[in-house]
Amino acid sequence: QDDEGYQESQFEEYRNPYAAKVGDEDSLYYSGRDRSGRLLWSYPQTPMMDMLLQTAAPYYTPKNPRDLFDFLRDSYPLPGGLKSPYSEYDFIVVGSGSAGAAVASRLTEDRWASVLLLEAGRPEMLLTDIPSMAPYFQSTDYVWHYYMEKQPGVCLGMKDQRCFWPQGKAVGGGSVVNYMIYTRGRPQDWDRIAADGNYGWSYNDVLKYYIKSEKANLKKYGKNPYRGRDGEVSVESVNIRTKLVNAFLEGGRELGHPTVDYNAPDGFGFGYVQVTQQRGHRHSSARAYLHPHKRRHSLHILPESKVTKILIDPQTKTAYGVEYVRNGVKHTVRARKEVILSAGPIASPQMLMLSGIGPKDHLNSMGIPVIKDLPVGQTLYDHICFPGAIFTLNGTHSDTRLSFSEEQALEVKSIMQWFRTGDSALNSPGAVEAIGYIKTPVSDDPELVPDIELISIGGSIVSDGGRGGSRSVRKGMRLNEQVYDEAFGAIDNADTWSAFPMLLHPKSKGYIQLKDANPFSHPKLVGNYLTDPKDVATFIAAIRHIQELASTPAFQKYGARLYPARYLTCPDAEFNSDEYWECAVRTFTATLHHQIATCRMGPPTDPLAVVDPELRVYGVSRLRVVDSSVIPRTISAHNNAPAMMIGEKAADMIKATWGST
Ligand SMILES: Cc1cc2nc3c(=O)[nH]c(=O)nc-3n(C[C@H](O)[C@H](O)[C@H](O)COP(=O)(O)OP(=O)(O)OC[C@H]3O[C@@H](n4cnc5c(N)ncnc54)[C@H](O)[C@@H]3O)c2cc1C
Repeated sequence: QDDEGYQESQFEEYRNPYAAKVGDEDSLYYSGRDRSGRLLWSYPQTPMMDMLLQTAAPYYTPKNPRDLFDFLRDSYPLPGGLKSPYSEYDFIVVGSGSAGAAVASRLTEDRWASVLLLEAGRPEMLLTDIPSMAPYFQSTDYVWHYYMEKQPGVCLGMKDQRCFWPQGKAVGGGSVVNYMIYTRGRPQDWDRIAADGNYGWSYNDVLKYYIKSEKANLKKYGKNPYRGRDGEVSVESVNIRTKLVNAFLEGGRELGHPTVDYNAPDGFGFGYVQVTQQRGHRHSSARAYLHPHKRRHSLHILPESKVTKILIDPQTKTAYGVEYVRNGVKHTVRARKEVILSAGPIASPQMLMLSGIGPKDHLNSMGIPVIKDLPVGQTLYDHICFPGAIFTLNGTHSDTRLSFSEEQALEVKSIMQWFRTGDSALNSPGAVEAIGYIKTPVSDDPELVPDIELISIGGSIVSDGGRGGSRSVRKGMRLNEQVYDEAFGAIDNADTWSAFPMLLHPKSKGYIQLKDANPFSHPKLVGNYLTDPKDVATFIAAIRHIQELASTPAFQKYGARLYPARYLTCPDAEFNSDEYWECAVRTFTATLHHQIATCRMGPPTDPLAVVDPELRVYGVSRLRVVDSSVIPRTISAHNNAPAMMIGEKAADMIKATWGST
């Protein structure tokens, strides 16, 4: 037992990141074990892995049970040959994800301050750079394997009827495993956040930081005044496209949706997807903000270091350091100025509660001494989508196929091309080709704000199936195979098009609580998906709009036909009735991993606020939360760019507090 009374076995997850919790036995194949037989690492078996394994084999010796792919992995040695970190820094940043990497990097610019950046996950590797591999990583230890609590009536077609909520666990966090879609949110989203009393967060305020962080390489739009050219994060269009994306944009225009830069302030319409890539390689927040500064003496980065507690003086209510575990050993490190919590929308509220900041009654019931009674974890919004509106196309043979094919992406020619120029099917972000914002007839928003984002795919969830197919997308979503096979088995790997509708402003609201006081336990995650009938009605309206799109000449020239999937979970619903679609959405209720508001930002008058508009935790000094958990209300965006923007903005606010010009 260690000082806190934790059993050795409670550190198991840390020492053996794969542990038994993966819960997806059929995707575990290549693995390494230590002498006692303990599993150290594991990767799903896929055609891509087969190929890489052959490449890596000469470097692997059975005496060395380390991860087979370590030789391809990035590393962050302490600068100046230091063997161990200092015992005190100006700032400690917990979590090096989209926001954490940005804030740590900016605070150490020009030697302004010293920062220790603690990250539970490992650095990136060659494979994480390959955009089309994104879905594979949801079955590896590059994510936290969180599951939503079982909720009757949703996620019915997922394994064990539970939705999987993976979160990035890497130097770079979510930006290492995500689909790289770059979105900023509509101006009204941010203006509403500011109007709620969050000074400094209007669209014009945040635009400054989007521009600062961006290095746009977008053919048509790159020079527009709202785009950045000198920032850290490379944003590109994807050069490899199917004809389906043109059909989507053309069909959109036929229905009155202009083709636009959807990140422009007036860009309400459809547009080619913009991605965080650099010459076709993933450009994570770690690549953008940390990798170029490895030798910076003021920035110490410690991967594989899990923070277990924020140290707060209970008398003065001042944060002064953290406890963390590295290689199974507990350490303490002190912060001279501030502790910055950037552990993401699930781990940040969990960490606050473990450290005594949270709802008083809940903390009491967990036996955690209360330092500050705050509504931590009591608000949670998420973006869910429906991947099952699938249209079959005319192309049956490889020469007439319109959609992406995994087989083609893995041809040697394509791989070599990706290494040379970055332009090959390997740089497709999970086959996402375009995005379209729509406002459905059921919306009651008085302003021109979309309620649905359509994500146009150069294929569908059936596209990586067939003989030898990786099935990585459906595995990543944890779809139940029986339900999937009954619904789509007959068109597995067929030529298809689909658009996922994503519900942008759900009315349904969830929450997070602790399950116990063990920092190695996962918290209780309650989604409360589709509990408001408006959310269901919006989905159905969106699916009807997708059907209209597929009926336009742009799609009809390819013979697009809605596939009549039969869901085991909906035996009595008449195909294509509203009842059918409601049941289908309740079957494949897939998250797009945008949980927010769990450490909600708000003015002192907001009873649900955890941090103030400068991201300082109410009632505790020298402690801020800087990540996507502070976003107080739903935004029309995927959260990677917003989280990096939050990191950028927080750095300026912190510098202003501590007297930098
Ligand atoms: C599979 C997937 C696909 C996605 N696709 C997209 C997309 O295409 N576009 C988009 O914009 N967004 C996407 N997102 C969402 C986006 O990536 C996240 O919203 C964003 O990365 C969140 O940033 P963050 O800084 O709040 O947290 P994170 O990036 O999650 O960073 C938190 C970091 O803290 C670390 N951490 C947690 N606990 C501890 C601890 N106790 N000690 C030390 N370190 C800790 C974590 O390991 C992690 O690295 C996706 C997310 C996922 C999971």
